[in-house]
Amino acid sequence: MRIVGLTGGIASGKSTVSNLFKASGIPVVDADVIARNVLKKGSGGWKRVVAAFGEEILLPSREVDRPKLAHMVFSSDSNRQLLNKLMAPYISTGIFLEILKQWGKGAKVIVVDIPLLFEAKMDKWTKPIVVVWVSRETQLKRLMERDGLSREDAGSRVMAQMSLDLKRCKADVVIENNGDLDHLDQQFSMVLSEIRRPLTWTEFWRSRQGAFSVLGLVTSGLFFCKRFSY
Ligand SMILES: CC(C)(COP(=O)(O)OP(=O)(O)OC[C@H]1O[C@@H](n2cnc3c(N)ncnc32)[C@H](O)[C@@H]1O)[C@@H](O)C(=O)NCCC(=O)NCCS
Ligand SMILES: Nc1ncnc2c1ncn2[C@@H]1O[C@H](COP(=O)(O)OP(=O)(O)OP(=O)(O)O)[C@@H](O)[C@H]1O
Repeated sequence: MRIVGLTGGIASGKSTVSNLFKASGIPVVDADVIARNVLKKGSGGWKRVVAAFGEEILLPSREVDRPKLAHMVFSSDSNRQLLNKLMAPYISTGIFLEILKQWGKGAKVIVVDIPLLFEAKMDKWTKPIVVVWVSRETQLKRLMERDGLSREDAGSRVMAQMSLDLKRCKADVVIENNGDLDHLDQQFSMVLSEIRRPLTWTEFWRSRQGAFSVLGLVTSGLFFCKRFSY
């Protein structure tokens, strides 16, 4: 199985690119969705986070007040590191289970959309790595527009992540998303043909079909050994 890593910065356009992959029939595992489930009321992750940050992060419904928690973690490095430490094991387990589910369905190529792929050192599990890059100005503008944030709040969210220029250097494929959606579509078509090239042998053995082929070969090998040993 080919596990493509999709990353970038906040509001650089990862979800927009993810949607293009989904529309092309490629399954996407979304770390933000998994992280949201980790904070669902009553879950193990929710309990740990509430124990660490206190009940003041809860709404009257006892769901996490996400804007409030966002303010606490994006304005303080130590709060953010604490939240990351508490949630990381749940998020990585969730990602692993989703990949396993796709493996079970026989998917040959999947995309994992992980905003903190490099920061969380998960890049070693994915190949190729696609980075969606935008200039700092475009990133701030789109983030302020999408989330209704002030320039200061948008800036602190951007600063909480590894710089997009550094991520770009670590990428196998870069999608430049400063232009309009047509420009994004054109680049996406090229990325799609790269992603859909035939699997390497290593990727094939990692797929469900590959694992069953190994199982078949081992079983028939054992059968013949047994038969001709008399
Ligand atoms: C702080 C929270 C509650 C804010 O929720 P909110 O709904 O405002 O944002 P959302 O979850 O949609 O995230 C938006 C983007 O913020 C960025 N971001 C989220 N968490 C972090 C973090 N810990 N460090 C840096 N950037 C982050 C990512 O680019 C993400 O795509 C939430 O982001 C969260 O639970 N973060 C910790 C979990 C995490 O690390 N998520 C990233 C998945 S790898
Ligand atoms: N090429 C583009 N032209 C215009 N707007 C765009 C383009 N690409 C993305 N956008 C817009 O920019 C905003 C951020 O994009 P998107 O939500 O895909 O980013 P993201 O990287 O997934 O963000 P996050 O890290 O917060 O999940 C959205 O409002 C989206 O509609």
